[in-house]
Amino acid sequence: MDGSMEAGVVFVFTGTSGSGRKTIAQQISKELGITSIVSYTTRAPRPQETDGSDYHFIARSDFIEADIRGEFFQTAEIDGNFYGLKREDINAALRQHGHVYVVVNRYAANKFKYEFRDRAVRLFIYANKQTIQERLEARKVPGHIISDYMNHYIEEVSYRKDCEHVFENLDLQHTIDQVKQTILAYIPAPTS
Ligand SMILES: Nc1nc2c(ncn2[C@@H]2O[C@H](COP(=O)(O)OP(=O)(O)O)[C@@H](O)[C@H]2O)c(=O)[nH]1
Ligand SMILES: Nc1ncnc2c1ncn2[C@@H]1O[C@H](COP(=O)(O)OP(=O)(O)O)[C@@H](O)[C@H]1O
Repeated sequence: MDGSMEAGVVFVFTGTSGSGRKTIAQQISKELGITSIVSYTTRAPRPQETDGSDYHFIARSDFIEADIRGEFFQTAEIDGNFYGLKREDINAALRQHGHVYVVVNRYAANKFKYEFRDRAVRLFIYANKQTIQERLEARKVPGHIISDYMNHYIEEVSYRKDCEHVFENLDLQHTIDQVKQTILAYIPAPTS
């Protein structure tokens, strides 16, 4: 993919699963008018998740066929499920909306950095392992999802040293304010 063809910035939210990446990204993007690029996945939708908004939920065979056709910018297999963002979705979103964001793990984050260079900004969000576990338990997140997140914690947290910006998400509003200030340094504030 030729990232230089489009002019916008890709804000890459990455970090430890369950740390609040999606919550923070959604809130800020609403305020600043930044569009998300939605990943495709073969994992089953969870309660509260919406097709086309949280993910494009597709069959394994469809994912593999799209991959063979070369449609994916990057793919990853996580806990037996495939995840990927489509090249054309990225290009179209940059063309139509300027700045965009994604919420992905370190493999896709690396790929964005490699392809987009200065126009990919990695925002690493984390919280300590016990805090994540307690928050998710308090929200009645199913135990198998919490276990999956905990199992990935060590490998995920080590990626923070590679990212442009790192935030520990203690107080949610405080983190949102900090991330927002960081993003605004890359883009002018919306006028409307
Ligand atoms: N490499 C890569 N990672 C992705 C993509 N889409 C989502 N992810 C990340 O892969 C992990 C998937 O784990 P899952 O439990 O399904 O995450 P959740 O949807 O954030 O609860 C999360 O860290 C996602 O942010 C993608 O297209 N590529
Ligand atoms: N600072 C915080 N304090 C308490 N709960 C939080 C905080 N940040 C996020 N959460 C909650 O933690 C859960 C996981 O957040 P989410 O954005 O889905 O994480 P991620 O996208 O990193 O997996 C959500 O229920 C969210 O409301």
